[in-house]
Amino acid sequence: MIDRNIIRALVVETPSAPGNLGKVASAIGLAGVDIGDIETVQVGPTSTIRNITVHCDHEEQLNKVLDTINQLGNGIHLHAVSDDVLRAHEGGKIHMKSRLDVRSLADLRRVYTPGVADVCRLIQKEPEKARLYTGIGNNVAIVTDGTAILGLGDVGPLAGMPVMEGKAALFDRFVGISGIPILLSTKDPDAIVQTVKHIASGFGGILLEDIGSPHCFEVEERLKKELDIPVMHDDQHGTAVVTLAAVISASRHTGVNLKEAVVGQVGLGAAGLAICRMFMAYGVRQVIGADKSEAAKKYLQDYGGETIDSLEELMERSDIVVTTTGVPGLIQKEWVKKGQIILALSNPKPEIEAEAALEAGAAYAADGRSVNNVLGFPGIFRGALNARAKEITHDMLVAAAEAIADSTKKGELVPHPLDPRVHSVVSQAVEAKAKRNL
Ligand SMILES: NC(=O)C1=CN([C@@H]2O[C@H](COP(=O)(O)OP(=O)(O)OC[C@H]3O[C@@H](n4cnc5c(N)ncnc54)[C@H](O)[C@@H]3O)[C@@H](O)[C@H]2O)C=CC1
Ligand SMILES: CC(=O)C(=O)O
Ligand SMILES: [Mg+2]
Repeated sequence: MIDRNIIRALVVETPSAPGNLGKVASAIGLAGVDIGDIETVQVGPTSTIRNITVHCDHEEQLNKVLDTINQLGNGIHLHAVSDDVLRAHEGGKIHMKSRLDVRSLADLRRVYTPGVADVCRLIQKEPEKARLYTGIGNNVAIVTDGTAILGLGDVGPLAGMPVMEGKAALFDRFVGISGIPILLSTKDPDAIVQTVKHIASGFGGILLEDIGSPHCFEVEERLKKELDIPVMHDDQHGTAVVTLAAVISASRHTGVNLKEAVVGQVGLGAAGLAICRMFMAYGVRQVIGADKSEAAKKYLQDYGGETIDSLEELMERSDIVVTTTGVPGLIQKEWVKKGQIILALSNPKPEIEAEAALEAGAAYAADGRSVNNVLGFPGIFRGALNARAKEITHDMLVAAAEAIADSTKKGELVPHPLDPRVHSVVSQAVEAKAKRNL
């Protein structure tokens, strides 16, 4: 049985009388399935039709819900089941649009030839004018080689495209950046660096996404050195920023002193090692870490962390636990210590469900849906582009983390990603820090 998030829209007809929707909701709840949105499609004198979105862990659970609703009878009918997620992806999620209307011959001559030739000549003479007369300063390349797509592993760049389109959609929605997916059919660091360098002049920044470790470290380091536009590997630094924000919030709520806390990390890849470096630079003194790869453990030791093989022992010794392995259910509920802060960040499924960790006594627990780099990367790039920064520095990342923590409501670890304020607050903090560094 493969564990995954299955989201379906159920088209259900019920008699237009009180209590019938409740029967359907109870049937869904009794199968252990979550209800998402409920949309009323049609209200008639005798019956009402609704779209009910359900979130299941696996096919068997979905089938159980469908069977149970079918058996309710008394005028309750399940008419259709549709896969909303696949439907939302039909035709892709993004589309490049013209900012200018091209209707008349005059428009055509202004937007395209012959008018455009003058702009070309101007940019040839004064290349810095490209920022003014093209969209380059607002374009960010979202570059992947497909080697660490979410926690799915090396599924290749093509299969990673829905994630890259998703990042582009978030860039547009939250900060108005044009994110352009670039799929690389090579995993060779030299070829990745060369290709990105060859295309970089068309972009104001480069977001590296879902490039696996350890080659992601070399790729990012070299590109940062060799390009004079901001380059950031999201899974490293976007994640580290948001995780630091969550830990700052948790320590404010619980009184845990970060400098004295023991941080246990499971999974020392791109995300895990960047989180470790960010925490240590912020003053965390004790990081203990586990990974199935000896090379990954060696990195942690080089940073001054301690490696450990037993996950149970790591859980026993840690005040704060951060997991980034991509392995659902890796952490057992019995290992959770009372009062612990647990961030199980793997997508699409965490190492331990937040509800299970809280039931087992954790003071705070969250998964990768809420503690997610979507809270970081849009505002970080908006701020860096606004400031015309040539790089994204550690100070800019810390400013982003503190801005996120400061905009978190009491009792929560991070703000909601749909809170539009958070992206502008992050962008302002990053821009201000970048301008101070210029
Ligand atoms: N919530 C968020 O914002 C983010 C979450 N992530 C999630 O973190 C996970 C890892 O992503 P990356 O760091 O980019 O991948 P990665 O491939 O660079 O790192 C994964 C690490 O986990 C280790 N690992 C795998 N199975 C293990 C096990 N059973 N025990 C111990 N270690 C194990 C691997 O050896 C590797 O070092 C993914 O599921 C991804 O979705 C990544 C970035 C952002
Ligand atoms: C959120 C993200 O970037 C990841 O899971 O890889
Ligand atoms: Mg990612």
